[in-house]
Amino acid sequence: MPRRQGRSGGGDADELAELRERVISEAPEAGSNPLLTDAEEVEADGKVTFSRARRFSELPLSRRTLAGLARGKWEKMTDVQRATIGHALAGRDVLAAARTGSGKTLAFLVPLLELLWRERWSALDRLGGLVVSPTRELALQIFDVLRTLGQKHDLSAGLVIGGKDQQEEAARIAPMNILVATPGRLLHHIDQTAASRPLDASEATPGSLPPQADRLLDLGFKQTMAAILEELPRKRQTLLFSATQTRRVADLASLSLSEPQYISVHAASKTATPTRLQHHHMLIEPEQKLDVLWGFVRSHLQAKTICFLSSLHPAQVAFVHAAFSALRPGVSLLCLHGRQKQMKRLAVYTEFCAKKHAVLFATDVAARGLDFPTVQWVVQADAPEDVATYIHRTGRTARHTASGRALLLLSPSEKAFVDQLSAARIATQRLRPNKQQADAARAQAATAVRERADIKYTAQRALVSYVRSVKLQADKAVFDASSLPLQKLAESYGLAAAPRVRSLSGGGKAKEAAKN
Ligand SMILES: Nc1ncnc2c1ncn2[C@@H]1O[C@H](COP(=O)(O)OP(=O)(O)OP(=O)(O)O)[C@@H](O)[C@H]1O
Repeated sequence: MPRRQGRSGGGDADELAELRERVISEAPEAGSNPLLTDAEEVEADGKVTFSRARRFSELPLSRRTLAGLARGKWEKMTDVQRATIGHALAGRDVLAAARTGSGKTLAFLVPLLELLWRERWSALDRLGGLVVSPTRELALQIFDVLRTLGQKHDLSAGLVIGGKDQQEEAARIAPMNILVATPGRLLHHIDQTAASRPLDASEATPGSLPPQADRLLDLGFKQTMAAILEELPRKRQTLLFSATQTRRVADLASLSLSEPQYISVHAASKTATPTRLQHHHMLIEPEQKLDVLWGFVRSHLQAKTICFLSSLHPAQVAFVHAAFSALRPGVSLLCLHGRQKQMKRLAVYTEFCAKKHAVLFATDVAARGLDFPTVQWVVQADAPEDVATYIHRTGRTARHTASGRALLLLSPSEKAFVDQLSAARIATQRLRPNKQQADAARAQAATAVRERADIKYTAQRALVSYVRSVKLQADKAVFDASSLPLQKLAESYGLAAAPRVRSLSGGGKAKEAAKN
């Protein structure tokens, strides 16, 4: 988006008048779900509404936004876009749940730009729209989509994601019309930089749009979100999107929305996840896990894979990455976790996006919202904490119209998790480890550790962090750390003896995981 240009000139006046007229006269009925509206019924009724629209070009959108959509090659709307954009254009608050990869980003960015355009917001005005994202990488990705979509608008936009000099950041964002921010950093600015006043509650803030709502309330963000919402003007429009419907989303909705339109795009569908996503699981003993994982990596050299490991501490990710790299698998291995410096995290994110074949070992910092192109496999080597996290992790594949596969490694005692998935409309097929692969992979990781003193220390920390993460799983009926075969596990990590695992006091999990 060009920075600092004047207000839209008189040439836009006719377009503005027409758009304002159409937005009022063609808005879908409040409370209606445009996906369920029969086009013929609407015509017989004599009322033309956006409910009929299948393409962006059929909506009352500015030429500038349409040009941005054409630039991004976005023509036909996805279901969540059809279901929500009409309501949002009509100025209503929206609470929407739709599967991963279904196009939620455009569903909130298009109405945001349109709202500012119809309000004749320009670079001379101050903050008009706010997008809150749980992670820096997702903020960056949203910012990129905003840049493409908004390139013809005379609005300025900035990222508030931390990792840079705060004063410099405050000065940079002060004149911005739209901010894409992570909650912690945003609140920091609100609290600390009164002079730059990035959020000025005395001015109207028409759009306020926190996506990925469930994650925002995880990991200790709840208080931060509440504090941010306090600072926003009461008169505002808020759109809340998530891929899962949880109690936490309902909490955030009640904090932030006013008379929202409830849209659940895939509630009636047989599957809670994208239809082209195939789910698999394997039941294996914990001490076999590294071998099975190594076997998987070696037999999928032509694939792009994300492998999720324990998120409590990055040690597990760092260890598997180091041990497998030492074994030279014949495919690029990358790792992503919250303890990396921001520049490093962004570099890994960009590198993985660009690769055709690679394996990314990651904690849950990569689980939500990130749109890595063409990921074929999501492997969950360490179990997710709940079904919602499972949905977000596997949602990194099979995005939009692509297909993808997911593999979950569980120990036999954790089998009940499969029943929880099935109760949540996720059917997973059991796979058995391939014997040939397993024989070839046997004890390879352990050998790497024994041969490399530097990896041994990481292996010890990884094992401790893995055991602690199982201990801290909230669902005690499924996850039982006391049944873990510590000595056998240690041997599979290349260690002679099991390291001592301190018993844990509760409560620190959310804080620790938030960093990782
Ligand atoms: N109308 C469209 N036409 C073509 N491609 C689209 C359209 N809408 C979205 N996409 C593409 O689909 C992919 C997924 O979109 P997006 O990242 O917005 O999904 P999401 O619903 O936010 O996913 P998650 O729940 O994982 O955050 C992106 O690559 C995006 O460019």
